[in-house]
Amino acid sequence: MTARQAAADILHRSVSRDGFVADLIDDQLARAPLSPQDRRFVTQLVFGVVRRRATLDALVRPFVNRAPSTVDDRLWDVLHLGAFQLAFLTHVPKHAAVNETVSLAAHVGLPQATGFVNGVLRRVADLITDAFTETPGPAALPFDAGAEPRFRVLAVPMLPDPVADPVGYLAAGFSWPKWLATRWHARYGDWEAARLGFWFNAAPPLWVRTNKLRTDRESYRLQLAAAMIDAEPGSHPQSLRFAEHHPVRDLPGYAAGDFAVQDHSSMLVASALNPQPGNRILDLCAAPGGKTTHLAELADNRAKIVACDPDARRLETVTALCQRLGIKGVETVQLKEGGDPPAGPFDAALVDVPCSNTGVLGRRPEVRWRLKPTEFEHLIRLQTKLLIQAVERVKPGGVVVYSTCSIEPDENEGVVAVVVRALRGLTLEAEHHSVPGRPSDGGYWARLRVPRVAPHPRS
Ligand SMILES: C[S@@+](CC[C@H](N)C(=O)[O-])C[C@H]1O[C@@H](n2cnc3c(N)ncnc32)[C@H](O)[C@@H]1O
Repeated sequence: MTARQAAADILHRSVSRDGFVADLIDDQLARAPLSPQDRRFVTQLVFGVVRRRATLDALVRPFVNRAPSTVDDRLWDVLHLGAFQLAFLTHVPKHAAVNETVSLAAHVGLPQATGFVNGVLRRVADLITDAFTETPGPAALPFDAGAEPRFRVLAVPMLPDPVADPVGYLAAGFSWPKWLATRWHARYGDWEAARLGFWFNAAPPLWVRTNKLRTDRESYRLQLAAAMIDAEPGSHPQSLRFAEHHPVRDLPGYAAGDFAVQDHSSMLVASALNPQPGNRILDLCAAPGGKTTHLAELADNRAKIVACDPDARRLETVTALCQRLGIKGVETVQLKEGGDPPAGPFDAALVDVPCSNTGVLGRRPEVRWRLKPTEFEHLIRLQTKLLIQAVERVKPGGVVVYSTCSIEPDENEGVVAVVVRALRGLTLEAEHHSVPGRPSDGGYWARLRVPRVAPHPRS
């Protein structure tokens, strides 16, 4: 199997499956014997096509001279794969991008479409020039952020005019659904929205949290340096940011539990809770355990943590992660549909709620297409309920940290404000917004103090 064939198969499966694209890639790569270079290429192709789908459509569709509904889904995947290589991968020569992709028509079971794919991709190839500009425009394709934003010059305009139709340009150029482009353009304006667009279309950096129980950041960094791997410390004292991507399991110290993969913004959350040895802590939305294990590390492995989640399979990952990192004192509890979380009382609680994931669109490329604006109402209701449940289970004077990986105010400070208004004496002690790209994913946390007298609803 070639890298392009593997990518076409993963794209096909991603349409019919609910899981994360990253998991589908892992699954496929575990079955296909590909070289490390080809594995990187598969990942680049799949993530790129899913992220840039709307942009690729803008380049391809004008050259498809049949009703779009008559084109098989697998052929759209092939056309997107070809257009992605032509427009966004400067290391793939144009002739290879066209010829190798054309041969995928047979792989997806449609050899009769070879001529059609060839015809469309040749037209797309003619559009793509080798020139770049720093100015957006209808013939300027957002390419990468680099030191300065770069736009690839197209031979003819294919995108909406960013002056006359800024939302249309953001949606087509940065590949967002129209509703999200409308929402973010209104909130952030042209330039900040474009900055987010570049950030969410690039491969996010790999961050790890060094495991305080096993090593310290400097020793682990030296271990990496000895293996010729470059990583820089971030502002969180356990954080390291890798200069390049690496298969995580091949990194030094993986089996020994020297680190956990965790984005920098996520590391801030358990630290905001400041767990102490001897604390009994409720982790209400715990799986896959990134923050549970961090809480345990920060409490010197001497906290009792009740890690709850309704998802049994993801809870197994909590247990496995605890084992690898040498974490003790974590009890996992599967929450039943409609059932109550453990009663407590707890010294502290973490509520890392299910959310829209709009702060992590780069890492979760499928989210931008799956998320619908109608889902916010349900999410916010669930987030509010979970935060109240957590507060009710914490002792007077205890602390609750609420967090999301969303950048939508109504899922963040909006939920917190509603709960603070509803529960007498509950106070907001501190909050933090992680801005995407500065330096990592987007997200939010708030630390709330439960009053010394147990809170009661206001009315
Ligand atoms: C953002 S993830 C948690 C990530 C985790 N804290 C970490 O750091 O690895 C949200 C979790 O909430 C869980 N969840 C969904 N519905 C829930 C509910 N009603 N009560 C508690 N957890 C829920 C999901 O299964 C998911 O694992």
